[in-house]
Amino acid sequence: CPGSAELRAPPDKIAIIGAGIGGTSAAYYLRQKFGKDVKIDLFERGEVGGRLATMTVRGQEYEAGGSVIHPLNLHMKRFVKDLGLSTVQGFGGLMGVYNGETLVFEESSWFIINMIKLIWHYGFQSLRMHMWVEDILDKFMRIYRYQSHDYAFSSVEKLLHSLGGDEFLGMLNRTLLETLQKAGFSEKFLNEIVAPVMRVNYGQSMNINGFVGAVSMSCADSGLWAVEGGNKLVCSGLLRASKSNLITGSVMYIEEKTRTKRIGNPTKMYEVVYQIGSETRSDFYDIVLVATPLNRKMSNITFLNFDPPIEEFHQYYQHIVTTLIKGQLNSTLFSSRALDKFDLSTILTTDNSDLFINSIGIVSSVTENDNPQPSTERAHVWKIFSQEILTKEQILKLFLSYDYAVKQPWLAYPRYKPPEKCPSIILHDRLYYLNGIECAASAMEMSAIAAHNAALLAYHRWNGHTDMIDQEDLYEKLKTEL
Ligand SMILES: Cc1cc2nc3c(=O)[nH]c(=O)nc-3n(C[C@H](O)[C@H](O)[C@H](O)COP(=O)(O)OP(=O)(O)OC[C@H]3O[C@@H](n4cnc5c(N)ncnc54)[C@H](O)[C@@H]3O)c2cc1C
Ligand SMILES: CC(C)=CCC/C(C)=C/CC/C(C)=C/CSC[C@H](N)C(=O)O
Repeated sequence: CPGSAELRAPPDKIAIIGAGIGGTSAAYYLRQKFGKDVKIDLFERGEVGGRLATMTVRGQEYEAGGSVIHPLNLHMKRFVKDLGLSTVQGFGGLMGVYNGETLVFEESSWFIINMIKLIWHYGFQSLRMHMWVEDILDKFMRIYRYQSHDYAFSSVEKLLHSLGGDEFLGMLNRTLLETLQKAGFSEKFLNEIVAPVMRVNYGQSMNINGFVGAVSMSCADSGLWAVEGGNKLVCSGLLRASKSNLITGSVMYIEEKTRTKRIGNPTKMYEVVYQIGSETRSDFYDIVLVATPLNRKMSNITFLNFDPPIEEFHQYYQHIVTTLIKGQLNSTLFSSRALDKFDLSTILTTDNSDLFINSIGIVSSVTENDNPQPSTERAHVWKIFSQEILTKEQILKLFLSYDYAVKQPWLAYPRYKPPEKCPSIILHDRLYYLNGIECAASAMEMSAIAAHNAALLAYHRWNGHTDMIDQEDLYEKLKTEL
């Protein structure tokens, strides 16, 4: 029976750096695996939630970072259920695509008319795209089976290979454009539908890798949802449920040192040095999980005196600005119709360097469970994604009038540039890195998957259960299990 070998005494203390969805779900899974006696410290220098954050404007909260969750994101679904949270749905509304001059595509509220329009413009390409994404999602879903049987992977590449074999690894190494051209998608469909979806989701072109491209295209599926009150509630809920200790401080260094515990021989431990205000403190841990992107701009953590030294991480993250504007849209910028005849609630844009926005769409507050519809009577709250902070002139081009404009800049997700070489998960003997998974695709569920994997990996390596790590042909092996 794999993984049922004798257990070593659990570690005394585990540190997790970063209390976003990655760090808090790692705390949750580590608690499940190592039990109640392990002390888990969770370091966070900003807000619990990280890139899951809301902006409060005039007493209403809106998602400013990670906002939508796919119906097949089973970890997120499970967290919401276990934590007793509620969900909101309705990211519907009509979508149009603007190329800087005109709307090249507009959805219709009638299903049948929409189908006819899609076929008229693009033949059966949109149906083929749906099937392409479904096939990838089907394989991707295998991870839940593997993780429920406690299997872990020592690298992102091995994890992806176990799901989709060489096809998934190939997608990491080729651009989405190459992948879809090879699959026979037309230039028109790619430019008018696929590129705009990449721009709204990842602020990048079709030169991102094929895997993140597929994840991004899955956002076109129906049934997207969010957490009522804000997605960040999952993070605070997991923190509480895992009974971890939150340390509000900024980690500066991690160093391996030999320590003699109260009983037993000298053992190797990790010293985590952190700053709270102007005070520097440190503590020792048996296991450390890093749950934040490792680069100077985002976390600035130094690894001291490791032999061999820990590699330097240089992944660039894409700068994106979220702007919330309450106002009356200047619909004539996009079409000849005045606002009372303009029924689009999301406008995506094609890859055109003259455009100063990636997308603009009506948003509801995190407590509203409705489908936003434009109306002339009251101004809506619009969420705009752009590469740069919008100037007043640009805002006045987009809006006839507005009440307020508030912005939140992000280093949002990796700047994808295939072929992708994903960072290691095992940085050192008992030191693990979660955010390397973002090189494949950045999404809440990806961080939760990386967290579950790292918790299982740390547990099996602690107990010497090598048979639970990097097993090949898992799909075939588990097929026969009930
Ligand atoms: C604008 C935007 C829109 C997005 N939309 C979606 C979406 O709709 N759906 C979706 O699934 N995903 C979306 N994403 C992606 C998703 O938000 C991220 O993939 C996910 O939240 C990453 O979580 P994480 O825990 O891995 O990292 P983070 O959330 O970045 O957490 C890392 C944490 O570590 C902390 N930290 C960093 N350095 C230190 C240090 N030295 N000491 C202590 N603490 C430190 C940070 O403060 C941070 O809180 C979006 C992201 C952005 C920015
Ligand atoms: C991991 C899998 C299989 C699916 C996740 C799909 C998903 C929800 C990806 C998120 C992509 C992303 C970074 C979107 C950012 S913008 C989201 C939204 N359009 C908004 O307006 O905020």
